[in-house]
Amino acid sequence: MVSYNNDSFSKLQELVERAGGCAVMDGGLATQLEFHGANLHDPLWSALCLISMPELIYKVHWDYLEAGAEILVTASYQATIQGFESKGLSLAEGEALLKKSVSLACQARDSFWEKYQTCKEGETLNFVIRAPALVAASIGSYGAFLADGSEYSGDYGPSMTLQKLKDFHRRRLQILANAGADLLAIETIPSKIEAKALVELLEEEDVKIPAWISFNSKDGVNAVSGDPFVECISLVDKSEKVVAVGINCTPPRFVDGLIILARKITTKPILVYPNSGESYDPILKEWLPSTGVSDVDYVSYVETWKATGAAVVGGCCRTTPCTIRAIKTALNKISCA
Ligand SMILES: C[S+](C)CC[C@H](N)C(=O)O
Ligand SMILES: N[C@@H](CCS)C(=O)O
Ligand SMILES: [Zn+2]
Repeated sequence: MVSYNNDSFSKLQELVERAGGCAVMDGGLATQLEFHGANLHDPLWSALCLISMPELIYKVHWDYLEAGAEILVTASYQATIQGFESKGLSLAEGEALLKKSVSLACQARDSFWEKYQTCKEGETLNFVIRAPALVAASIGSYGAFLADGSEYSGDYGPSMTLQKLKDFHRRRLQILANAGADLLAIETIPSKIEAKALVELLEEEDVKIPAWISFNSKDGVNAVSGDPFVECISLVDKSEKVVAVGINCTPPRFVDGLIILARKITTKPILVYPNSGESYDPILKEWLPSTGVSDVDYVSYVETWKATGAAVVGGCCRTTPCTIRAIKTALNKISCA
């Protein structure tokens, strides 16, 4: 594995600087797994592939690297020890699968760097790679584990407490923080209470790699739970362990307003990786057609997102390597203009 001598926060900053102020991350991992034939109609959703088809996860990471992604998010979004246990796997097996999610992304990143580091622009890829991509270990919300779509409401019932959320998240966070990733991608977080649980855990567990925390919204003002977005950002901004904040799995039309709100609160880098704007049906485990935006429309937002203050742009659910390729091209055009 490639070893690095600078810390991950500098690596994120350097990545953004090298990219001219706005770097590119990957797109929907689960979406591309499905494109390659994976069936994710299961409570483990994309994490099922860690058990049944890990080589497909490697392939999807590779697809996104070829599309221009400079940050890869691992397949651990819905991978939890509790979820693996409900499939009959042991604690040790569950922990090994979490580590595997990171090693698959690291292996793809390292092989890609080895293959293309000396490649000139236009030779094979239409961009130059100046450094290996970063690997961000995904930590999805409690709602992702519930597999009922409640990451889009944050409604975990009246008996949910801060302590229960911390108990739920603790072990996976420990494992992923020590698995060789550059960053933790704490993503699709619906509420303040869940963000607070995770921020407290980062401190209590003395996590040594930096984290980003990313919220989702369905109205452009609040996180999906109804907690004001600015309060969510303000909460995570105070943590030194949180080196960037994000907006993800949110319809593109809300993103520029959310960047403006975040910018008023934080000087940390802002990542934006919206979904296609479609709605998810958690019973069918499918996306409802025809409410999303095309890649062309999605990319028309990129210039505004960069101008408004996004340091990293990518995609979440229902975005593909085509989306990421188009974002990369759009950002190159802006910096050459
Ligand atoms: C981000 S959602 C599309 C992930 C899948 C959801 N947690 C489910 O299991 O239905
Ligand atoms: N990171 C996950 C989705 C989060 S909503 C994925 O790309 O499949
Ligand atoms: Zn998503």
